Amino acid sequence: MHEDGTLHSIDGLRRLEANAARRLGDDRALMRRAGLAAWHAVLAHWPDARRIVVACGPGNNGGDGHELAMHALACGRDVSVVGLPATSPAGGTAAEAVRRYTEAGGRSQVFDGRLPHADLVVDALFGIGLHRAPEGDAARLIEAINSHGAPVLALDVPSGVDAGTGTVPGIAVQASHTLEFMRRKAGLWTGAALNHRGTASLDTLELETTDFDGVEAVAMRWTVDALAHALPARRRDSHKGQHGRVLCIGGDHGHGGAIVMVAEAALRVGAGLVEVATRPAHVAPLLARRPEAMARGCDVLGGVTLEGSLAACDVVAIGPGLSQSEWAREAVPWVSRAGKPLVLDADALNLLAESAWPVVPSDTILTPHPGEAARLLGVTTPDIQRDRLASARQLAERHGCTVVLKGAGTVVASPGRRPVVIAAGNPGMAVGGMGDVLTGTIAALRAQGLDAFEAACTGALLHAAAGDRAVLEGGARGLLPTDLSPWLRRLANPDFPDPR
Ligand SMILES: NC(=O)C1=CN([C@@H]2O[C@H](COP(=O)(O)OP(=O)(O)OC[C@H]3O[C@@H](n4cnc5c(N)ncnc54)[C@H](OP(=O)(O)O)[C@@H]3O)[C@@H](O)[C@H]2O)[C@@H](O)CC1
Ligand SMILES: Nc1ncnc2c1ncn2[C@@H]1O[C@H](COP(=O)(O)OP(=O)(O)O)[C@@H](O)[C@H]1O
Ligand SMILES: [K+]
Repeated sequence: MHEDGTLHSIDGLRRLEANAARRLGDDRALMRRAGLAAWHAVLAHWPDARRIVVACGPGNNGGDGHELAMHALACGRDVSVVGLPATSPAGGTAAEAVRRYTEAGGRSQVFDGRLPHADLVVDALFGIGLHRAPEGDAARLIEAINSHGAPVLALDVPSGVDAGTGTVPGIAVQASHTLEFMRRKAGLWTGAALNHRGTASLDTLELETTDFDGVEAVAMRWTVDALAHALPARRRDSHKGQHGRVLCIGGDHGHGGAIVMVAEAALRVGAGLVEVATRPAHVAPLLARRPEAMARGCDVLGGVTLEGSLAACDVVAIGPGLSQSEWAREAVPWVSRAGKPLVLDADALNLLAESAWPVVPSDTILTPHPGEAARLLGVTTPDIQRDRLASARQLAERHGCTVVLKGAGTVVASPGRRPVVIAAGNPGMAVGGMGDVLTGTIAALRAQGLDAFEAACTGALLHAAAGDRAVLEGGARGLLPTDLSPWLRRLANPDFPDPR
């Protein structure tokens, strides 16, 4: 079976292991495949590595390391296996791998505070079996790997990372590349794990369909290729009304730019009409920058003006720069009554956290960053980050709607749908206003006919991918939210140039 875009929990992977071992009638077969796949990864990424250090732990991850060491040895490389002192000798399948390596003439040494010189370090300390923060010798060995200077290939998981949740409870290996086995691990694609994973690849170890009996993926991983299928088609004879009308509400005194960025992104992602309701003082600067937008200056966010705009629109994007003033609160009953699909961001979420909104309809999209998510769930930001997938799911259940939990490895969750993790985006995007661009992006897709979950997933991917493309032009530092505009447009048209 080939990669299928699924992300798995530790429990799921354990079940997969057990099913495959039963089918193969040999619980050593998978480890042998893993070791060989790891050796192929070395040949693919570092073909000239002559001296290879393999840091092996006491479990099956260490067994994979010994299998790899055996292949490297057989191919004439200078191999040193370094193990942890004071751990009980490997048992079961790992012991068999140690025996094979030793019988092939392999040497092992106990970590004495220093690692030998090498062109490549392989991290085979801990995989999915990590169950506490590394301490003592384990922590020192990880520190030595990180300060060694050679590139680091992590087998299955960078040691020290919790592959189920993405949390990093203590010190963890800083891998150049991680080779995952069997299936991708949910925790390696979101949150703090991204600091440790480096680039990543997968070897499925030739699993078969029957191995997946009773194994449910916990999420799907979306990469930029998904855009080709996710974006709505456009009829040749379409008119602007069919591409949806977005009403953007926000931009109180002192935050006028936020709602301008929402509007600009919505236009660049293809909304047919975009209207902005903001403070009167912000209308002229908005029109000077984006004459394509319609603008209403409102000293009161309600009444006939807003009612007319609400009646005409297909989607309301509310929150960026909204503040929590009386002006902002005024809008809530009007917007709630309108019965339009909503995208709630920033201060609209803060108002939701303090119960200023009535229950939100199920086709609403919430786009919290971890701080806003913490306020919504009444927990701390570290609580949210400890298990981002679970946090997004919990928020989606609590409010009965779609949630986009932003940040490195954005997670989209919705009741009854399998969550999606966005495998795109970069730290250049950590700058004020970047979330406003996401709000406009998602609102525009919703206006063009995608359902709430599809619009949220596609919008989050489009936004992150545009950020990745924009970064290539001049680096992460200094990237501005509006730098994404041309890339939003380019990536929103995967079939460009259109031969028609
Ligand atoms: N089974 C199979 O068929 C296949 C398995 N595969 C491979 O096996 C990996 C999973 O192997 P695994 O279950 O043996 O767990 P693993 O990650 O080696 O760690 C457990 C060991 O580490 C120890 N330990 C844990 N945390 C610690 C800490 N903080 N500090 C110190 N020690 C700590 C723990 O010791 P304990 O504390 O329990 O005494 C135990 O000894 C998987 O990721 C993949 O690489 C592949 O080959 C495919 C086929
Ligand atoms: N390190 C990162 N990696 C990937 N994406 C990031 C990173 N930091 C921020 N982002 C993205 O940038 C956007 C920031 O949004 P937000 O925090 O709401 O900013 P603001 O409120 O200033 O507009 C989100 O879409 C988030 O996913
Ligand atoms: K490892």
